[in-house]
Amino acid sequence: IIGITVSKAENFSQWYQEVVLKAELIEYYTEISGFFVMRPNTMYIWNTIKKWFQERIEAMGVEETSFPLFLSEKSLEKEKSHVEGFAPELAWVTMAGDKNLDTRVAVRPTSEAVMYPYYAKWIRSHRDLPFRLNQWNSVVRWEAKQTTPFLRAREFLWQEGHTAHLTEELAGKEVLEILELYAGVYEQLLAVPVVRGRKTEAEKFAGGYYTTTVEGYIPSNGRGIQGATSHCLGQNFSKMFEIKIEDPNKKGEHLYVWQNSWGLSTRVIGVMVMIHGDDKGLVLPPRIAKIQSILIPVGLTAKMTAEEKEAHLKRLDEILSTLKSAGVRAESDLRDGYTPAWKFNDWELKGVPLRIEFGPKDAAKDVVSYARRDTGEKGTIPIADLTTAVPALLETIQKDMYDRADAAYRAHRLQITKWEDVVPALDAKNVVLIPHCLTEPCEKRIKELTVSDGDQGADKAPDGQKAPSMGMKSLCIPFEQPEGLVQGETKCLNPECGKLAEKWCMFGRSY
Ligand SMILES: O=C(C[C@H]1NCCC[C@H]1O)Cn1cnc2c(c1=O)CCCC2
Ligand SMILES: [Mg+2]
Repeated sequence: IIGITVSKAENFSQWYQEVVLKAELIEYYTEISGFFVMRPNTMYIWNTIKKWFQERIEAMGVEETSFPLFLSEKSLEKEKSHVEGFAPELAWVTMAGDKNLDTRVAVRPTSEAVMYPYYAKWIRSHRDLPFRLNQWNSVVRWEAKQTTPFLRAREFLWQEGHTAHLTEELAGKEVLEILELYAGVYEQLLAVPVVRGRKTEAEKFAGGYYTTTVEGYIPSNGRGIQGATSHCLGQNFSKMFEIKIEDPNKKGEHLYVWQNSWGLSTRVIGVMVMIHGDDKGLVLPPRIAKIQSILIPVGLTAKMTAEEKEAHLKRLDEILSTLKSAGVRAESDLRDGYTPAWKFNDWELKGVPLRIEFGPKDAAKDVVSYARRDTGEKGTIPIADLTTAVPALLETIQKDMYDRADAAYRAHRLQITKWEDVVPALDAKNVVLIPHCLTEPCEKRIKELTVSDGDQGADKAPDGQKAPSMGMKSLCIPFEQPEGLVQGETKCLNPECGKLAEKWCMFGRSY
């Protein structure tokens, strides 16, 4: 079978692996585990995201840079305060050729320690602010956990933005501007809804001041997933790396700059695959599909004369040109030796949003027949209307894909006010919004209290038993707070906590 051999509902993780392989997004790099080859179908999506994001950060005044791949043990020392938690994930180079290096160097897992010594050198005056650099590169984190394509890899592509500002307010404004661009990548390009919010102290980037995030939801297993993060670093790193300026308002005094850092990675592609894919394979949102519409000749039977067949294919080629001139990314599949049915399966597997069939019956009526990949809906379009109807249909598909995912997320984001309702909600593949005190020890306890073996979203172990699922983590404190929490009165939902609730906080089992 060239298709997917398991059902998404039955065996989600196996389904996912087959889709990314058979849709030719990924190849497993079998030489070293945890690494993957990203193929042209993936790079088209990544480059579409990159163009969209790059254009917008350039408009904000962000410039591009490219820093070295390696960082020294010395510069890592400066980040010691929070890096020890990450130390196990660092990959080191200790030799060149057959000679040991005098000191070992680490492959960047992120580039703060690489870049900030130079920020200290380049940023001297308030006239150098705001200072904004971004780089598109790959980083290495030697994950100990099970890796999976796009979602958790030992090397991934991302962009990392690193900026410096005169005040906390100016930094904070940019944090939210970037977060909104991240939401745009998900909602406008990938048709994936996200919740915008702030990470709790327990879940934020430990080296930062605060972290804002866009949080996704995977209906198949009810898991939350962190989509991208935009951090305000406060003055933590500028104090570590001595990035300071003459205080413009106080002669002779100096002022540590206020910094942000923000990152979005190829994980976004995995989220899109998991949310939109089905048992036939990948389902691509049209805006990021390399091929938006595939034209397939049908009904070319042996009864047709060579001339008739030639004339028919000529008309099909005209239809193709019409679509291309209307800005549609269209191709035709004229491969000999494959039946239309075989071709239909192949392009459905690869997620092409719109199939257009053209046979003698269609030609006789001056129409084409179409089939939507997302809903399977079929219909006909007069050839005369193609230049307007096909682009419009592709936009409808994009919007419908987003709307369906948004409805699923909203239906599984439950506001809970009774503790005993939490675990059943999680087991039914929901994320929850609960009144919470936002303290770290309480979060830790909640994670312990919400482990259960009734989780419908848990992967079935090989023996078919349900793996005992994890407890719930905080995902974010949504900027959009529901009603019903009375400051100074509403209690934290954790029955063992007893503190007052500060905010509604979204929790869920997560990646
Ligand atoms: O990378 C960041 C912060 C920041 N880095 C730049 C892009 C935005 C944001 O991700 C946090 N972080 C996560 N993971 C790791 C590190 C780390 O600093 C350092 C060691 C290896 C693992
Ligand atoms: Mg990590």
